[in-house]
Amino acid sequence: MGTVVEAANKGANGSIPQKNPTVVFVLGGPGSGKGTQCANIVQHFGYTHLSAGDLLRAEIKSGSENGTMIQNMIKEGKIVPSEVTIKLLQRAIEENGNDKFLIDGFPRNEENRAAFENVTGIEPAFVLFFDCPEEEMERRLLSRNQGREDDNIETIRKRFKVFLESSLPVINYYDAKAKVRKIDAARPVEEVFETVKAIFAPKNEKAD
Ligand SMILES: Nc1ncnc2c1ncn2[C@@H]1O[C@H](COP(=O)(O)OP(=O)(O)OP(=O)(O)O)[C@@H](O)[C@H]1O
Ligand SMILES: Nc1ccn([C@@H]2O[C@H](COP(=O)(O)O)[C@@H](O)[C@H]2O)c(=O)n1
Ligand SMILES: [Mg+2]
Repeated sequence: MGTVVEAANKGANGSIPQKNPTVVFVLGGPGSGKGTQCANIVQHFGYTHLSAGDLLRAEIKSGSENGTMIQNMIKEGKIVPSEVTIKLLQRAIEENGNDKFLIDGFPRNEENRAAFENVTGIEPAFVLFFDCPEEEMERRLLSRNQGREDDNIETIRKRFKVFLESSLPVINYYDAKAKVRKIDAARPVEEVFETVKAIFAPKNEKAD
């Protein structure tokens, strides 16, 4: 039997997280500007940015036994099984000294959402939702030029479909819990960030 505090800190599967970090999920369609805005939030508010997509791409490069499976899923715009992505996120959180994280591009479907909650016991403080029309996201992705294997029109269309069918329901789930902060992401980067700032500021801003 553990103490009351230990019991309160236990995840649903009985694991005891090393710490109880503040987590903000950052969601939105492919190319809505999640990574761009996360970089700004890191600078201004001291969060650590964890992109699920970046962690999966790093796993491919590392030569992991899951590398080929992950690469094939990403090329098809499909969602990698939760256990793989959650392990990567958990490791990144545990290895980091910070206590506040932006988790970008996760949870991408109901399976991601429920598994993360069960395994880590972490509930997001809130969810940023970058809302952007498909035509604008398509324009941005086709001119991103970062050499991503999924930034081609065929895969982009598949990613849009997955977003509508699997990711939007997760946003609706959190909306029903009043946790979604919806942002018009079709505007220029600086204007979008003004809205983002108003959500995090003033009490969290780093003193210069
Ligand atoms: N508000 C904006 N206006 C115009 N271009 C933008 C805006 N925000 C981001 N971009 C550009 O659009 C492209 C996609 O942005 P970003 O990589 O931040 O999107 P993302 O949501 O992380 O996409 P993905 O889901 O594919 O990882 C980048 O080239 C970025 O410079
Ligand atoms: N929770 C996630 C996040 C991402 N993926 C896969 O990675 C691709 C790229 O993700 P970005 O956020 O960097 O756009 C995505 O299309 C998925 O194939 C995932 O499986 N699960
Ligand atoms: Mg991104």
